[in-house]
Amino acid sequence: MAILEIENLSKNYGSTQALKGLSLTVEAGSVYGLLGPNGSGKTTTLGIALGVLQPSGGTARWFGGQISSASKRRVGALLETPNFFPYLSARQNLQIAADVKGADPVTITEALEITGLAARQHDAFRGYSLGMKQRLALASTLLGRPEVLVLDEPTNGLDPQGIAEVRSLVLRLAAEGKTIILASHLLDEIEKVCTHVAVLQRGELRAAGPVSDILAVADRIVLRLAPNAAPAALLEALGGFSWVTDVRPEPAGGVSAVLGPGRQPAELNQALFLQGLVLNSLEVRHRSLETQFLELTK
Ligand SMILES: Nc1ncnc2c1ncn2[C@@H]1O[C@H](COP(=O)(O)OP(=O)(O)OP(=O)(O)O)[C@@H](O)[C@H]1O
Repeated sequence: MAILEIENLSKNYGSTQALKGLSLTVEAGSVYGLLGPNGSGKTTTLGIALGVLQPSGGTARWFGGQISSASKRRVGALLETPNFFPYLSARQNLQIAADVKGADPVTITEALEITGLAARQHDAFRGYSLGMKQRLALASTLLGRPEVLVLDEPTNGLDPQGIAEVRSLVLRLAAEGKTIILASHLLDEIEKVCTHVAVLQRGELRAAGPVSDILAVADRIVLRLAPNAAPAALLEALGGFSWVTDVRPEPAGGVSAVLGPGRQPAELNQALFLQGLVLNSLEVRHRSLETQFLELTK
């Protein structure tokens, strides 16, 4: 079932085209990442989807219908850090938020439990760590038990401990069956928590699909023969293996290639040895996700 369908969305701020015909679909049960550098249009997309911003063109449909007060109740959102009262406790702050939203007060206890704040619920907000503060912000999005959570850069400004807390909370919420839409400029974050990703650049979609497809990492194997051996024989042998692709000479000498799915460097080493080619070195060069991302957005 489609939770959110964005079709041909555009947004202009004066002469700035923040979105240029963006389309994407978020399916139920996914953790959908919007990945893109600063200014690529992530916040604008989420703002329009949440009905906070008006699009210049295109549509955003929730649960197969227009944005309505009923659809809004099914979506919990964290676009910017909420203002909590420093001298009030977590529970008191959530009580105020629940009143404003008209959310069932029993969901306050649930939100405190799942965010791991139950034990500290009566402590004043001002004494909380950064990670706890952000978990409380997430708890406030859970009031009223929404099916979907929309989170804009949920780990921004946190220390490593806080980042880890928030990421594991997102995973826990996803495991409970919530659909989560999360914007981030961090590839590593998307890779750690998302099932699907849309890569945005300057308001346009560069790629979209399951994280495992879009951010799949193919390692490159760099092979070097003994200094007196002829590289041509190595190139020829590699060209003969159907499971070895993208063979190319390396600038610093030797040859590199990519192995097919499930193939191991040891198999390549053995196959070459059987053809009388003895390697001086075999190095696995991990293609970083960062490189992959840069290639997608270059
Ligand atoms: N209120 C505004 N007025 C003018 N330009 C804006 C406004 N909001 C956003 N923009 C511009 O629209 C573009 C997209 O911004 P947006 O905030 O959606 O990107 P983003 O990917 O969320 O980036 P960031 O992570 O920096 O928030 C940028 O060029 C930005 O400068």
